[in-house]
Amino acid sequence: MMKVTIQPNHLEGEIVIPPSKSISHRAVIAASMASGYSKLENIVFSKDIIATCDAMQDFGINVNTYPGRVDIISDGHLRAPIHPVQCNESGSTLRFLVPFGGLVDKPVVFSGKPSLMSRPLSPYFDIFNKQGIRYEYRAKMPLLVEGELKPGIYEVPGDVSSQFITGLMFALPSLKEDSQIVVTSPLESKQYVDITMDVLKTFGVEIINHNYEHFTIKGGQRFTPHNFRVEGDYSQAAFWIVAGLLDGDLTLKDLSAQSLQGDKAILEICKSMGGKIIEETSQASQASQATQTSNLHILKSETHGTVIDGSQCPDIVPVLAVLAALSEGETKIINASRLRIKESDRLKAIATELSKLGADITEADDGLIIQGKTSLKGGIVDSWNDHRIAMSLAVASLRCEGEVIITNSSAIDKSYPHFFQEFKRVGGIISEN
Ligand SMILES: O=C(O)C1=C[C@@H](OP(=O)(O)O)[C@@H](O)[C@H](O)C1
Ligand SMILES: C=C(OP(=O)(O)O)C(=O)O
Repeated sequence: MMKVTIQPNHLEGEIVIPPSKSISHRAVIAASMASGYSKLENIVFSKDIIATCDAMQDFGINVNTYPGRVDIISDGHLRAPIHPVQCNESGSTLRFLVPFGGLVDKPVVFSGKPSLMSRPLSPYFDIFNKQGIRYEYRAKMPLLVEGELKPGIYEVPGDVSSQFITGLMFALPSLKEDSQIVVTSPLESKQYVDITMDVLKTFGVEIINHNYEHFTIKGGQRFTPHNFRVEGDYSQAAFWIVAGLLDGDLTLKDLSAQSLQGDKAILEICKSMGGKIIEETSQASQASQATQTSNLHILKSETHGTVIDGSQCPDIVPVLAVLAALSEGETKIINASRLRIKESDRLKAIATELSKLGADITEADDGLIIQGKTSLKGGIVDSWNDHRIAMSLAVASLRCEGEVIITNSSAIDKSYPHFFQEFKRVGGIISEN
């Protein structure tokens, strides 16, 4: 596992934001379900996206990868994989594909790194128990699913992960009769469900949303192939936005101004903290649809503390904690308990590592309390093998007095393999060893 050493410095220049990982997973899966040829453009082959491409290949779909592009040729039918579907560390891959185990005629085994196979799956097990679907599972071990998914009412809690709802939304439209997903507690990460429905619509599948309390899914729907360009990722843009506010002058390109991504909230949160973000919107024709793209100019700013609700945008919380640690006054991050069930316990990880750098940050049950400082000391920190912790710590280094060494920094490969290259290109002083 690699480590990086970063010397504090000012960042300046242009960054083309990588494509949304969430939308890329969905586009690969939807195109795989469609009979015909789909061309997906603007794809970065992070480990998570590779896991989804390989998994669909295991389900018998012809997934051809080229630099920056995926071509999918499918007859719209899944076949039972002959060996375990390797989901690596990708929660999305595992949770989006488990219901497909109930669409094929043989048992399917899903495997992954122990850290993935210990993330919650119980909402699926409750469904399998009701539907008489056999499963075998022990924490950290592969999961076996055998049985037929039947149309009906699917009850799912709203506060474990929205990824269960997305997974069901991919599988249920192919069943013969109609189904309903009933959300049994207020839904968190709502906008991830919006982007699922949006991608499904693009690929010809309609789902009706009744106020995020239940969803109606007509059976017998067919996915239609589509050529699709993936828009920029606001969860990844968040690192550069905070970097720019701490010590930069950055221009970020390829973000959609009308994006449905929940992590677009980064803009309003940072502006409410006093961040100088200038949005320049222009019309662009992307593949078949005309969209508005934003260029964002991010300028070094004096920011102040606030209250941040993490329930709808969990992935940007770690980097917002970095901004808060370097903003005047107190910040409270609330409703963020699900950060504890991601690649690491992200509340504990970011609190522990930022404290090592000299931040004043304490963990609460469902959030963080942070007293801001003007600078941090620097030191040796660890990524907890979590990409968002590694990138957040790299951003924190910009306002440290001494160097920052991040161990297990190759965790970034999960979502943003060229993050450190980009960091260096805009002026970061990094050595890798
Ligand atoms: O559907 C998605 O693409 C995702 C949903 C979110 O998970 P939860 O719904 O578990 O919060 C998010 O944290 C994850 O990185 C990606
Ligand atoms: C939690 C994440 O992804 P996943 O759930 O797909 O592993 C993430 O990218 O931060």
